[in-house]
Amino acid sequence: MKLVVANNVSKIYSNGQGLKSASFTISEGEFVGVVGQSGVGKTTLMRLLCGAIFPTGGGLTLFGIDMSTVTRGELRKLRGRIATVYQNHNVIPCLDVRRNVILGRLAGASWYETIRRMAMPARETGEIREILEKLNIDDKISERCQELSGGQQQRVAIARALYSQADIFLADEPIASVDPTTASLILVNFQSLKLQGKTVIMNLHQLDHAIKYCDRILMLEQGSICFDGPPEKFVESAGYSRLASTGSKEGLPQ
Ligand SMILES: Nc1ncnc2c1ncn2[C@@H]1O[C@H](COP(=O)(O)OP(=O)(O)OP(=O)(O)O)[C@@H](O)[C@H]1O
Repeated sequence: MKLVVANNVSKIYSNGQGLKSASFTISEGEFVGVVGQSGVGKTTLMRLLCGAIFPTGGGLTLFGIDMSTVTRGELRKLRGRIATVYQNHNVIPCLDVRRNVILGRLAGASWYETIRRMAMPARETGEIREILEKLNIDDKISERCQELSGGQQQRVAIARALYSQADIFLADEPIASVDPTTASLILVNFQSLKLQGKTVIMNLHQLDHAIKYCDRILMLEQGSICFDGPPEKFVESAGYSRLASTGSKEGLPQ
């Protein structure tokens, strides 16, 4: 089933920058890595795909819903099916790790349900601890997020996404502030989502990780897609050579 259909979709900000034109489809169970130099429109694409912003041109359909005519109710349901990990983590500093993770299942929930779940987090501890163990951060379960490092907060944001029951997982540079071992741990966890039939779309600066973990690469250049295909074809492409020569080659075997 096609979950995302983009047809010359664009998002141009008032300063004339943004995403100029992208056409692609993404189906269930794909692990797509989005690569490209800084400022080419990767975050803009992620924000379009989670319904945080809307196209200024072209067509975008998410779960069969046309984003140019989406209603408020449809948008709320849609957001419950999409989990997002942003670059700036977006955890709630004054809440402990466990409650931040619970928020992953509260997209679109009523106030009553949110307060009830926040007041009784103990019921969900077992499942949450399992996820935190996979990310090697279970010892922080009762700590407030404001007491954690940037990399630890990033893992909490990832745990929150993993705890959700979403169908699409969007991650904007999820390994930006962690060490190489933790980066691999995080990417293996996203890979296991794919094995459960979930769809993962991830912005990555490190090409070596994109090639190793993703099964499809989308490369953006000057606001448009210049490559769409499997990693083995990507490494032979002109786009890869251009990007690798600008420094995103980090960690690639010599
Ligand atoms: N809210 C905004 N208002 C105006 N321009 C914006 C806005 N957000 C992004 N842009 C511009 O749109 C272009 C694409 O930005 P975007 O953040 O999508 O790039 P990116 O590929 O994610 O970059 P990076 O890899 O550095 O995160 C850039 O030129 C940026 O300056």
